Amino acid sequence: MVDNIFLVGLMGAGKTTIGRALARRLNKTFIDSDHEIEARTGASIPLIFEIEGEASFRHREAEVIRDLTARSNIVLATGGGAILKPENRELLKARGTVIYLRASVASILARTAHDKNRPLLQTADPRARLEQLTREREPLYEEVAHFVVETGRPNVQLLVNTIVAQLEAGSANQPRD
Ligand SMILES: Nc1ncnc2c1ncn2[C@@H]1O[C@H](COP(=O)(O)OP(=O)(O)O)[C@@H](O)[C@H]1O
Ligand SMILES: O=C(O)C1=C[C@@H](OP(=O)(O)O)[C@@H](O)[C@H](O)C1
Ligand SMILES: [Mg+2]
Repeated sequence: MVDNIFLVGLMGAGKTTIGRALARRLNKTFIDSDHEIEARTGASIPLIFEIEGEASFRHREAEVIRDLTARSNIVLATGGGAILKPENRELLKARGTVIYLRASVASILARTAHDKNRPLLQTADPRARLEQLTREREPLYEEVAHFVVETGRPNVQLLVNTIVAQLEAGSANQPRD
């Protein structure tokens, strides 16, 4: 069985929710990169965006990704934009199994409608923003991912079962040394 598992995908795809349940199932430590940034700075994600701007947040995020990917036996829920920096993509690919959690714009909108914690969606037209983010990021999620799981289904435990089955199938295909 693989060691580290890294979850990538758009805001609202379920990285944090599924990551926590997956870690419990696999007896791994769950870490969320946004929570780690908040713990290190003592500030919330919206406040960091407001005071320092997105570029500074991305810098903090890259530091956290570098540190956390060096750990072992973790399930890491990354922030949706963690794949934007090439150095993050290299670390994620090299240091664990990367799973792209994919959800439709419609289901993401429904899940995040009343949520004020995602600064990039606090716009007049969140649907247009999500469509733009999908166009920009989809190729990057696909580039880093070892496999893709659709998270449209609402049952988190079923999604965890699907992921565990994929991980087992993947490790069965690894050449033995
Ligand atoms: N499979 C799912 N079906 C329905 N709602 C979900 C699912 N996974 C997560 N959610 C809900 O969607 C919202 C965003 O989920 P979250 O895990 O924070 O996503 P991410 O970390 O990818 O941004 C939360 O309110 C969560 O309860
Ligand atoms: O997509 C993004 O650029 C972001 C996603 C958020 O994390 P989630 O994907 O967990 O919502 C958080 O890192 C920040 O608001 C920026
Ligand atoms: Mg999250």
